[in-house]
Amino acid sequence: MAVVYLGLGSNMGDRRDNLESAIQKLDDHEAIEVVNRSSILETEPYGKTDQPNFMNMCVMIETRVSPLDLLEVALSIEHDLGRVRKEVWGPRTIDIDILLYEDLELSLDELNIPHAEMHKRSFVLEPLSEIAGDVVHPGTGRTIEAMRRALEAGETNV
Ligand SMILES: Nc1ncnc2c1ncn2[C@@H]1O[C@H](COP(=O)(O)OP(=O)(O)OP(=O)(O)O)[C@@H](O)[C@H]1O
Ligand SMILES: Nc1nc2c(c(=O)[nH]1)N=C(CO)CN2
Repeated sequence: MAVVYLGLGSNMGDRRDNLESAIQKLDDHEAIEVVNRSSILETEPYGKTDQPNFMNMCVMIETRVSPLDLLEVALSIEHDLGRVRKEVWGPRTIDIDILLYEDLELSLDELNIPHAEMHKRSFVLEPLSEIAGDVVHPGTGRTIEAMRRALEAGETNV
C-alpha cells in the first residue's frame, strides 16, 4: 500500500460540502482508504486573486492505485462534482492535487510528483503540516514543517 497525500480546494458553491463529497468519493473507491485529514482552512486566493476565498485541506490516503490511475480518479471525481474547466487557476467546485506519493519523484507532461508548486503555497503547506509535518519532501530533502516555516519566513529558496 502506498501512502499518498492529496490537497483539496473549493471556492464555488457549498465549499465545505464539496470537500466532504470529494473525501467520500475517494473513500468509496475499492482501492483507496482515507486514513487521516487536516482541518479545513479558509484561504485567500493565490495567483489569480480576483476570485472568491477558498476552503483548503489535505488528506492522507493509503492506496494500491498507481500515480497515473490516481490522477484519473481525481479528475473523474472533479468531473462528478461539476467542475467545469474554464480558466487556469480560476474558480472551481473542487480541485484535487496529488502532493506526495510515497517518496516518488515523477516528471511527466500530465503529472508532476511531488506537486510542482506546493513549496510556494501556504494553502497546501499549512494543512499538510498538520498531518505530515515530519514527512520528508523527496525533492527538497526537508520536512513539510520545515518547508512551511521557510515559506512563512519569506524564504524564496525553499
Ligand atoms: N501532482 C498533480 N496533481 C494533479 N494534477 C496534476 C499534477 N501534476 C500535474 N497535473 C496536471 O495538471 C492539470 C491541470 O490541473 P488543474 O486544472 O487542476 O490546474 P490548476 O488547479 O488550475 O493549477 P495547479 O495545477 O497549479 O493547481 C491536470 O489535468 C493534471 O494533468
Ligand atoms: N487559496 C487558494 N488559492 C488557489 C488555489 C487554492 O486551492 N487555494 N488553487 C489554485 C489553482 O490550483 C489557485 N489559487
